[in-house]
Amino acid sequence: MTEKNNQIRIFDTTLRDGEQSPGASMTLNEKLELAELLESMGVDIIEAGFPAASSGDFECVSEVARRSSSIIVAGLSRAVPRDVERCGEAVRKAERPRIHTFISTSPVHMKHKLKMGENAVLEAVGRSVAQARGYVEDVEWSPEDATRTDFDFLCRCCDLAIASGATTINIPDTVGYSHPQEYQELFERLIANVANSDKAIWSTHCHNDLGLAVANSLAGVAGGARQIECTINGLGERAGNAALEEIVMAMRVRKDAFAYETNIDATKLSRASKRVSQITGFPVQFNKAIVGKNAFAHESGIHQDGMLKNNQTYEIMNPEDVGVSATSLVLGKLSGRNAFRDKLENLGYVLDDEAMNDAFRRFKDLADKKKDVFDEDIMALVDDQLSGTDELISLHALKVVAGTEGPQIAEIELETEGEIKSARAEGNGPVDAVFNAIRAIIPHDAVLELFQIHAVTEGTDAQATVSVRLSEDGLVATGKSSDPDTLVSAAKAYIHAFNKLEIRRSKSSDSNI
Ligand SMILES: CC(=O)SCCNC(=O)CCNC(=O)[C@H](O)C(C)(C)COP(=O)(O)OP(=O)(O)OC[C@H]1O[C@@H](n2cnc3c(N)ncnc32)[C@H](O)[C@@H]1OP(=O)(O)O
Ligand SMILES: CC(C)C(=O)C(=O)O
Repeated sequence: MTEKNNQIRIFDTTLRDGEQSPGASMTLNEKLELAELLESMGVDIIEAGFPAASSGDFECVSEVARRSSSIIVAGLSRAVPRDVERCGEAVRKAERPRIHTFISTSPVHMKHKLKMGENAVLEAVGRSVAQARGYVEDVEWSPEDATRTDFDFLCRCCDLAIASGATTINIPDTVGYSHPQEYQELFERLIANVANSDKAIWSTHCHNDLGLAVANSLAGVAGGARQIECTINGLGERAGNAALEEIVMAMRVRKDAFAYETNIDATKLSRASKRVSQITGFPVQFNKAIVGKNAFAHESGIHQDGMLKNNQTYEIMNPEDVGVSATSLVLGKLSGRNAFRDKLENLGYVLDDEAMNDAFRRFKDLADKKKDVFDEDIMALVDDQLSGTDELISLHALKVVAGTEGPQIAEIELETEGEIKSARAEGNGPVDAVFNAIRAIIPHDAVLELFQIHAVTEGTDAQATVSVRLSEDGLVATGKSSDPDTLVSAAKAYIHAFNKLEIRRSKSSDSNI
């Protein structure tokens, strides 16, 4: 049954090997939800658990089996009669049940773990596979630690498994030790040397201890395998398993190199990744291929400029193909004018060249201070700029001493009519000190009627938008400013309100003449 065609069966083991990641255990309902998602995504076989491990795992495999329709539902079992029996009981409610049984074949595992010799292992292989065939037609057999197994012994085990009724032979790289060329050759040699090798589907199962799991899986396919065992997000024991999403997209994007087909609906990959991450509590690394937060994000100016001109400059697949809504051009200190202008246009701002340059300069200053610049930050920055008056007075420098030991002190420098004036003042709190210092430079009788702060976005480095209302002799003016430093924002908002008040005062005295 070594398939000549190019169809690859995707065997997802997120619920079994994925759950073996320390701390990744899932409840019955979570597993049922994921099983449904995986089936709707086009996974061919789902390994739902290890029924002999606990009554919870047994119930889970049985329930996934009971609810399944076209997907093959597998359970894993040791070459132990009671395990195989429990597995048979658990999967039998599936339309298409499979028992996956395994035993180690490498010298180190046989000697130290199983404490069994070759003959005893061979006997267990024949017995467990035959027992499994008594329950179901579809039996998969795995020689655990196959890639560190003596080749001739491995062939004898595979011969016997097929002769005993195994329909799939899986060759696990249990400790992620193999490399692509070696793994490919292992399949080629097994398929050439195992008796009746064409009666079984050959399968890969790769771990990622050297970061080679996906590359090895693809190499295994090149060597003749037609089933790949993998998990969403590469979840799994230790460094994990081969990541399903990477395998599927490698085959799709590089058809020239990997001319194989899967039944996977790739547009569901992003959703599956998010759900697995939420359920297990295992975050997906930002730069993870296909499903990482940054997989379709571009921050540097040259890349953003290229993306705006043609997305093929820096993307080899469309984000929509894997269910991500759109490429994101993340604005930060490395962004350029073209991306900034594009962002402003998307946010509904049309600025002339001068205003645009001014906004860009202010954006760069902000990006130097703030790690993530969100749309709200840019809107606050531009609104601040557009609402600005021709500043009579502007903030030149500010230093504040705050903390438990009062009084709080502010040292401020204001620029007024081209001249820098400075003052130092104490206050009942840092904001009070800042406002006192401003009043020391520009004495006035305006009353502070309102002082309000809110964070523009989340996070401790969020910009603070401060609103200040001043009133004097029946005239009222409100000033607003945003800055990652709350006290700088407060000073600017106060000065903004004061400037507006001055303009109003001069206008009202003009009208009185
Ligand atoms: C590479 C993999 O991913 S393998 C799958 C790993 N998954 C799991 O282990 C599932 C969760 N496991 C469990 O719940 C338990 O380990 C059980 C129920 C399977 C067994 O529990 P226990 O009977 O308490 O045994 P324990 O876990 O301590 O030791 C494992 C025993 O199984 C034996 N064993 C391991 N693999 C196999 C196998 N494939 N076939 C037969 N025996 C095996 C070991 O040699 C050891 O035998 P010993 O008790 O005679 O020394
Ligand atoms: C049981 C087998 C398939 C396994 O998980 C491994 O060897 O990693």
